Amino acid sequence: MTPSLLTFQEVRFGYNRTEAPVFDGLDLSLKEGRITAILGPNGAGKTTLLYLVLGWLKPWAGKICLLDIPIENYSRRALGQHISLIPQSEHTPFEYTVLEYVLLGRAPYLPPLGAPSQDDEKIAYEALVKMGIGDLYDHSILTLSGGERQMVLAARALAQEPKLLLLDEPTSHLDLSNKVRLVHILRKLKNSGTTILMSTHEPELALALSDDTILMEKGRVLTSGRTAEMVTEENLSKIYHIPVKTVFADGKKFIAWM
Ligand SMILES: Nc1ncnc2c1ncn2[C@@H]1O[C@H](COP(=O)(O)OP(=O)(O)OP(=O)(O)O)[C@@H](O)[C@H]1O
Repeated sequence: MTPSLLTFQEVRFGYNRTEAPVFDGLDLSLKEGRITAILGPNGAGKTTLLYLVLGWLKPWAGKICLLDIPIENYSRRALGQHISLIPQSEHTPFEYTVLEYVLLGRAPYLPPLGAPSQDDEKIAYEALVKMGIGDLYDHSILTLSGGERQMVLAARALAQEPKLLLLDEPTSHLDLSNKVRLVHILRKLKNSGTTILMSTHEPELALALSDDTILMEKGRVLTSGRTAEMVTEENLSKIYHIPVKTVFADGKKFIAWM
């Protein structure tokens, strides 16, 4: 049996103690070396879940373990060597060059107050090339388009060389060719052993990429399992409260919603 890389046990979390929690006893288990998609409507708790994994938010109760060790037992640096995030977007107050920004992904590997080595620079530059934006390396991060910025955020996460890669709506700013590029890169990463957890509003992306899918609504897991069995007309219609159809072409399943 594939071991679990990440587990949530009875996790309770909310932003405000005077209001109902977002999660009230959430259980999850993420298999090592697989790609898992989280699908769910706006406000379902997808981003909150990712922030809990990163240790940016602390559960009120319950346990989140990485490799069977509670994540609060990891130092920031150790957690940074295990987990990285491609966020939807990020506020960047300083005028970093693209390469400097991607080099931030190497921070968990640097000695205290140490500068990046030539190897770190090579890894960062290669991550940019992998994302197809090597030519932007000396541009200011502040001058990039939304999609270019999202590719830089992806490059930074790749430079971090994580065991677990988290993605929060990774394709929200990407054109079709960059979407396909990202899908290819994620498949390669999976084949080299990286475990991937991504939140997405695109059931098509889950179908194209993920082995497993978790369907969430209002902080609860409605159902989870193999993507082909989860991304169905019935389940999608249930979570999005609209009629959704699936159609088959070239032996593949596609989503139709009008
Ligand atoms: N900083 C915050 N303070 C208070 N409540 C918050 C905060 N962030 C999120 N929430 C609430 O927590 C719930 C889950 O939000 P979350 O952002 O995790 O959902 P999501 O599934 O990622 O949504 P979306 O698809 O719209 O990005 C929502 O009800 C939201 O209003």
